[in-house]
Amino acid sequence: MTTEFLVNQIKQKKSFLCIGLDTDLDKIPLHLLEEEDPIFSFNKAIIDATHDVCVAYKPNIAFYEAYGLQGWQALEKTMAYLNENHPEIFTIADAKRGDIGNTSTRYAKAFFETLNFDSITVAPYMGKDSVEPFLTFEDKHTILLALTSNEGAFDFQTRMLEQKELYKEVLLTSSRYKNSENLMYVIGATKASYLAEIRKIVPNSFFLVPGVGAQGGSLEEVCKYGMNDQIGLLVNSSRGILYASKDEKFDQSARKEALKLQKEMENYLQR
Ligand SMILES: O=c1ccn([C@@H]2O[C@H](COP(=O)(O)O)[C@@H](O)[C@H]2O)c(=O)[nH]1
Repeated sequence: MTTEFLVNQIKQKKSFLCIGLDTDLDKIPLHLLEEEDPIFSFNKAIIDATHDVCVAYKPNIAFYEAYGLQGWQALEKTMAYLNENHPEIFTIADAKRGDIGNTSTRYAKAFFETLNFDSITVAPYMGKDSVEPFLTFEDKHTILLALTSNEGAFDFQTRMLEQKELYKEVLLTSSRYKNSENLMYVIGATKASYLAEIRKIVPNSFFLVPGVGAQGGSLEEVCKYGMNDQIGLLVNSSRGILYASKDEKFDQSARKEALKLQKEMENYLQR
């Protein structure tokens, strides 16, 4: 998917909401456990109830790998369902991959070609030759971890490296990579106050912003400091939407939470 198409979707739907499909068998409604494929049944119900209020879905791959073959098959079915029924929705494999170039190419093929995701999250730690193989795929996006939402982000990412924080170096250096127009960045909603500085370094890039909802990040602050003239934001909530209730009407409870965020977003888009 092109960035232009994504921006149009955001404008049409008045939403830059990304719903994280972090499906956990210990948290889904009990009646679904009797189904043949509870993970897919849950995902399908969530997608059916929310696809008109969000522009992206982000399955975190850990939640699928944790269930072995059953989990991987549920991921494949979820992607096939999305690509067939909602090709206009941007899909993100939250996989945090990256390796020597030869191996990164195989990761890229797995997620961009075999599973047909529009994007993948990648760790920058191994540098240019580990990231560039992802960037060669046309209309596919590589979302580099820059300043993450967790407390441990302060262990390394904000450390000074020759008078510059490491996350700033990641932004600057990666923006010079070949095909860097295919780069986006992960910036945690819990670090919203950093966004003004970050925008100075990468004014035109899209940010995937996890951390509203369960992690307590502020959507208002994210929009205040992070929005650009092309919106430039995909704000993710996973648990806050998926597990809004555990009863028979879990999908409608999820919709209600998603709609709340979409309405807030609509408001910020009008400002
Ligand atoms: O910095 C990061 C990078 C990724 N994540 C992932 O996003 C979701 C957040 O889930 P919530 O339930 O809304 O907290 C999850 O998949 C994380 O692994 C992140 O939180 N922060």
